[in-house]
Amino acid sequence: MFRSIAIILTFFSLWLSGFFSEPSQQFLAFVLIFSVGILHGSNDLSIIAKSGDGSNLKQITYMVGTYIGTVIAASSLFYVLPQVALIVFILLSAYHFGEQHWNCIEWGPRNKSPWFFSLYGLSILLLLFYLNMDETNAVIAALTGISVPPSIAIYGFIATAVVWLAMALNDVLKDPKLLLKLLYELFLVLVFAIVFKTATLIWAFAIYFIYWHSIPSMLEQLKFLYGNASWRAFLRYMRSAGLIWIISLASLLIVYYLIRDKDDIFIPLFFAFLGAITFAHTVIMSKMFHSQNE
Ligand SMILES: CC1=C(/C=C/C(C)=C/C=C/C(C)=C/C=O)C(C)(C)CCC1
Repeated sequence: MFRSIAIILTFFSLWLSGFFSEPSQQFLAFVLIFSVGILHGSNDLSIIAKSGDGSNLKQITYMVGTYIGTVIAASSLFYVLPQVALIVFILLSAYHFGEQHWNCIEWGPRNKSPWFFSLYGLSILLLLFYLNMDETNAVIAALTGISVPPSIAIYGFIATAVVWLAMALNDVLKDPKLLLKLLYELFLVLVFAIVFKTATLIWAFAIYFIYWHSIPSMLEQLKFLYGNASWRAFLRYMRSAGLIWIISLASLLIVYYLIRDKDDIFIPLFFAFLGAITFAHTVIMSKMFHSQNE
C-alpha cells in the first residue's frame, strides 16, 4: 500500500530539508507542488465526464462551462470578498483532504460522512497553521488584510480533533477491528505534527499535500478512470491531463516571472490560484467517490 511508502518519503524529505536553506526548501516544495500537486487536479474534466452522464457533446459542453464558470466565480470571490473566499477555501479543502484520506483506508461506516471528513481535514490544516503561525499569518494577511490569533488555531485544532476522534471511537465500539486502524491514524497525526513543526510552512505543506493527498488521489483516479493504477494507466492519464497541466504550469511560471522579485506576493497569489481551482475540484472528486462507493 502506498501509505508505507509515504511514511518513508515523508521522513526522507524531512531529513533532506536539513541540508537545504529556507529558499531552497521553498524551491523544492514548489517543484513538487507544480509537478505532482497540480497534475492531480488536471484530469478533473475526464473525471466529470466519467462520473456524470456526460455522454453527449451538449452535456460535456455544459460540464466544461460549469467548471470554467466555477473557477472564474471563485477567483472573483478572492478579489471581491477575500476573507469569505479564504474561509470557504479552507473549509472546502478540509472536506476534500478528509474525504480523500478516509476513503483510501476504507473506514466503512464513515465513508460518506461529510462532517467527519471536514473535521478531520480541518484539524490537520489547523495543526499546520498553529505550528507555523507567523508564516501562515504572513500569507493570510497578504490575501485578506487580517491575521489569525494562535489561540483560534490551537483551540480549533483541539476541538475538531476531539470531535472526529469521538466519532471514530464510536465506530470502533461497533466494530472493534477498526481499533488498529484508528491507532495508526493517531500515529499519522503525530508524524504530521513532527513534520509541520520541523519544516518551513511551504515545505511542510508540500510534504502533506504531495505524499498524503495528491499521490493517493491520483491512484484513486487511475482506478476510477482506467480500472487499475498501472504505469500504462498513468500514461493514459498523462495523455488526457497533459494539456491542462501544461497550461496551468505555464500560467504559474509566467506569473512567477512577472513578479519574481516579490516573493511575498507570489506565495499568496499562488494560494489564491489553488483556491480558485479547489472549489470545482472538491465537488468533482466527491462525485467520483460517491459513484465509486455506490
Ligand atoms: C497551507 C496554507 C494555506 C492553505 C492552503 C490550503 C487550504 C490548500 C488546499 C489545497 C487543495 C485542497 C488543493 C487541491 O487538491 C493558507 C490558508 C492559504 C495560508 C498559507 C498556508
